[in-house]
Amino acid sequence: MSKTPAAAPLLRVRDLRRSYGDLHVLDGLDLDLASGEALALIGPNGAGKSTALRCIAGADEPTGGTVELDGAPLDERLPATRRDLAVVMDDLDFFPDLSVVEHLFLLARAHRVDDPESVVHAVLADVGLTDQAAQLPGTLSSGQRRRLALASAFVRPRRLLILDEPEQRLDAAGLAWLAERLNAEKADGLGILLVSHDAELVDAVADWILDLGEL
Ligand SMILES: Nc1ncnc2c1ncn2[C@@H]1O[C@H](COP(=O)(O)OP(=O)(O)OP(=O)(O)O)[C@@H](O)[C@H]1O
Repeated sequence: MSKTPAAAPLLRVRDLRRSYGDLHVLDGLDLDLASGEALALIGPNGAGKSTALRCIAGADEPTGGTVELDGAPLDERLPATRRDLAVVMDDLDFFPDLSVVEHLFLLARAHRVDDPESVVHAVLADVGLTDQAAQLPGTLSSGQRRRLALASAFVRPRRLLILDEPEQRLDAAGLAWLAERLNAEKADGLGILLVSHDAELVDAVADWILDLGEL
């Protein structure tokens, strides 16, 4: 279970294990991801892709193994981890009484972004939500909520982007935009760990592919 790029890794995962009772979902996963690269985890339903992302992102407790970000344990309680790691998972949780633009300002300010005004408006335009800026999350379409979740990652500082099926509910134009945006993130030096069932997105973005169905 391994893949190893030449450059020093931004993210290093060793012998990651996660069991639910007798079900061994992850049985010793190793991976390295360098800055400026994208690694896609693929595989059939139930292969353990989301479990791997949750364990790596600190949203689930692995049964064993280590996860390091820049050589230090990845731990959301540490300011360095929270500064560097942006995660977009399956569950889209928003404050029901904060508008789209208010969500993004909240995140940008909490992460002490320089010039939040221009960053937030640039991201709003990039994800195609400028016209929905004043709407509450409950009034957005499902694809627009997905765009808001992605905007929430793009509005904050980040060196590692972890994305679980970011293509969900995006239309054709949204999918093309997502591939372009993720490649731009790589060009900016980000590492991207991606779970996706969209072969075109994986082809367009991933430098490395790890098939959990084959492990
Ligand atoms: N909290 C849990 N309790 C028990 N079993 C779980 C739990 N979370 C996940 N599983 C099981 O672990 C296995 C892997 O689930 P996971 O969500 O990681 O798969 P996946 O590869 O992301 O699948 P999909 O392509 O359907 O999203 C499944 O068999 C699932 O039922």
